Amino acid sequence: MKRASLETSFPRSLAKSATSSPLDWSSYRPDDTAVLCFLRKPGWLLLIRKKRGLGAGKINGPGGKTEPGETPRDTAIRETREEVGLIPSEPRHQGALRFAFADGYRLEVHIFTATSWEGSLCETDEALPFWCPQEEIPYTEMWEDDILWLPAVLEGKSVEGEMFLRGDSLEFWDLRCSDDHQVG
Ligand SMILES: COc1nc(N)nc2c1ncn2[C@H]1C[C@H](O)[C@@H](COP(=O)(O)OP(=O)(O)OP(=O)(O)O)O1
Repeated sequence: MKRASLETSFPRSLAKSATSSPLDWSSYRPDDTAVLCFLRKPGWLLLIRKKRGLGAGKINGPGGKTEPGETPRDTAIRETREEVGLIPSEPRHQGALRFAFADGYRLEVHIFTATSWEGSLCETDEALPFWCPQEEIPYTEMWEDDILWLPAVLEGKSVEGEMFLRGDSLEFWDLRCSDDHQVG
């Protein structure tokens, strides 16, 4: 797999934080697995204002935690349907991010995108969806890490990385991206 620094795909980002890692990532085991699924049409991205769960109040992509017996792709399809009423066709896996929070919680998040879907867009108890111009993504209202990796995903790259957050503040990150993507 051809790997590149995120710097080459998104000059504003830093692929690694200046701080050293507070964790030994080789022993990382997630408490939960979750997904994000970004639906795309030319020049536009479907985002949500999340109403509940981890990151309530923030803008994000549709997503949520994997249930027993589900693959991450199954979860991407189910959560997108539950949150915004759309059923993505053939979501594309574009990597996974390993988050560790200062309170000890560890969450691995698989990233998907999709360019076709069925169903009707609707607001739900979980999310207020809206189509956002791709050039106007409201990063200041999103998780702090998103500006580091979402641009690479939107360029079609696959991302992998480790991130440590204290509350909402990103304290450590190490991100890699590649031109090809894994099927997951
Ligand atoms: C820390 O950085 C994060 N960035 C982004 N963009 N998204 C994140 C980050 N940390 C978590 N997430 C996402 C991943 C998932 O989509 C949700 C977490 O799942 P949630 O709590 O919404 O899970 P559900 O199964 O929907 O909810 P319940 O457990 O309440 O049923 O956050």
